[in-house]
Amino acid sequence: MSRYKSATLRTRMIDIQFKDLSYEVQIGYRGQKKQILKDLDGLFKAGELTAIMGTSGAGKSTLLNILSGLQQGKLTGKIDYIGNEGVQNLNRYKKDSCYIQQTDCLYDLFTVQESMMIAAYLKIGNVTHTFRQMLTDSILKTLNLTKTKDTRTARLSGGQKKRLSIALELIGNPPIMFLDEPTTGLDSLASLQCVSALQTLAKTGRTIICTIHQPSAAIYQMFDHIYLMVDGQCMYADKPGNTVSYFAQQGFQCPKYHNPADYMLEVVNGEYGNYDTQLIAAAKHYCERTVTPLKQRMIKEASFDERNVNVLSKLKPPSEMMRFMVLLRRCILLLYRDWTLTHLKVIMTFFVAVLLGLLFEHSGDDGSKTISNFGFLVISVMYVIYTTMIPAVLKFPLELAILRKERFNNWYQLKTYYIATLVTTLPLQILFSLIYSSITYVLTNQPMEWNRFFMFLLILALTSFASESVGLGLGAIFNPINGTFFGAITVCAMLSLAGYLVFFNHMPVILYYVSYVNYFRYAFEGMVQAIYGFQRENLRCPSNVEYCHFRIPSIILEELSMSKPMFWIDVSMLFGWFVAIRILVYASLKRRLSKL
Ligand SMILES: Nc1ncnc2c1ncn2[C@@H]1O[C@H](COP(=O)(O)OP(=O)(O)OP(=O)(O)O)[C@@H](O)[C@H]1O
Repeated sequence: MSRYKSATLRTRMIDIQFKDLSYEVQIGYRGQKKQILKDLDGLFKAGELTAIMGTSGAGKSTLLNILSGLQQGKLTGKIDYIGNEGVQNLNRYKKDSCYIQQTDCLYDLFTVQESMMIAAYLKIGNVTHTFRQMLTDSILKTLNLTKTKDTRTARLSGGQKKRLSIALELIGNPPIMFLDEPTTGLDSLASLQCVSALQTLAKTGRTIICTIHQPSAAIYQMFDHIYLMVDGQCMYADKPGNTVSYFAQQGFQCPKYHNPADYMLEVVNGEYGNYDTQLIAAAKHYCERTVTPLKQRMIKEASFDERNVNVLSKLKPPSEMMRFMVLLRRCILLLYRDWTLTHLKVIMTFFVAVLLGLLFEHSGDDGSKTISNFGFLVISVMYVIYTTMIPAVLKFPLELAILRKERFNNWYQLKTYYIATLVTTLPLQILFSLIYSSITYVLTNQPMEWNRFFMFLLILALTSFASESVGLGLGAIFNPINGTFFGAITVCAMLSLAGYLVFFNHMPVILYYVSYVNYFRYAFEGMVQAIYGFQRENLRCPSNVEYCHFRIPSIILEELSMSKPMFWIDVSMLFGWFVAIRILVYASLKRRLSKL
């Protein structure tokens, strides 16, 4: 343990140097170009805690996003990532860094310890469970989170959540950490604790860069390097302790007892006149810092136990298969703990099934109630479609921020996450379909034949798979409000072309052919064929009814234009829809994640 504890205190050292860095964006399609970063020079050193400061809209986040590789586009200039092995390329270096967003993207239903262990299993492959526990304990201790180990993340304070976000990324021992406004939303004590934790981590050789708004005087002095920006240009780059004397040299005397950070921002905000051009020119020399060779800095720490560097440098990421197993467990645990997703839905499905069963009593075997039985089949299909599509629309928008963070920080590949969610949700859909089918099928007196029951169940389950896929697709493309709106419109449009409300033989020819691309059609047709197809015997006609027009199954099928035995084609079409939509969802999710 003690050996490991010291190991966490050391990492590889990488400097980031950029020269003449410019970045522009195009506003709208064929719109004007806007230059956001203008010929920036700078050097962010390993072992230092750097703060990028500036007025709102100065380009702080843009610079952070570009250096981290999160934002790409029309970029000119040079960015070098200089390690002991020499200058590295962006792809190699991206694996060595992590990005901590302003909002804390955590799963509310896990405790701190569980979140840490899941991250440890997703990031490290070649160590034992005990080693992972020691590692997470050591990180939690460094970030002063040991007391919150058994607390669910939803109940953590803002500062604790921020430190947990940092702790999760520390598991991979990244030499470079980017943080977007880590103190936003925190009170002064929590901000101080957060920056103090970052200071500790920087001392171990990491390059830590964060954007920050108006820090207090105490926090300002905790940084090793301040990089001040105004309108995409650098206006000051030096130690915080030199701020007052630097601005005094430029003719701006900071009043006594005034926070130098506030004074600096007042100057750049033009409160003492507009001297931007003069200050930017004067700062040019400071922004281009000289590189101290890393080896010289390493010698200062040579007394450190070199064996321990080896412990962490030998940590390897796990295989995608192992990550898949971890994600699968995480998805199952989330489903189990999310009361509304599973427990409530099981109870609701049970009650709805009993209600519909009682409402449509005997409609399955009574020739005088065949029209009611169509109603039962339509409601069954609609129930499954709505209860799977709408929750699915909300799934990705809610998880997108977490997914984006974990993907960008190399926790796993998108396909691994995608397959794990698919494998977890399908059995659940089968379970809901089974509960619904077994209750309603018996209560509505559908034909008591096992093969018909399984065909009924198969169609319902496939309909729920396809509907969930459509819902996920809408969620991957739109925000939750637009997604549910488009979901409702899609259901209405598909419902009118499904052959229930307007029979196929009553449809205009063009719309009849359009209905072939509608999976509701196959769901309804499959249900009707399962109940009335396959040479079913005539239905009974009660003695108190004079004439039952729809007691002969062949007449029913003919009236609905479903005489041809289409059941297995319906099954194949539903399955095809499910597969095709799933592939499209994957592609849209990938595209969405590639954008900021
Ligand atoms: N894709 C884009 N299209 C158009 N303008 C953009 C785009 N990205 C950034 N900008 C503009 O570039 C400027 C810098 O944005 P950035 O988010 O980097 O500023 P910031 O310093 O982080 O601001 P804040 O402190 O308010 O978050 C802003 O004026 C912003 O509107």
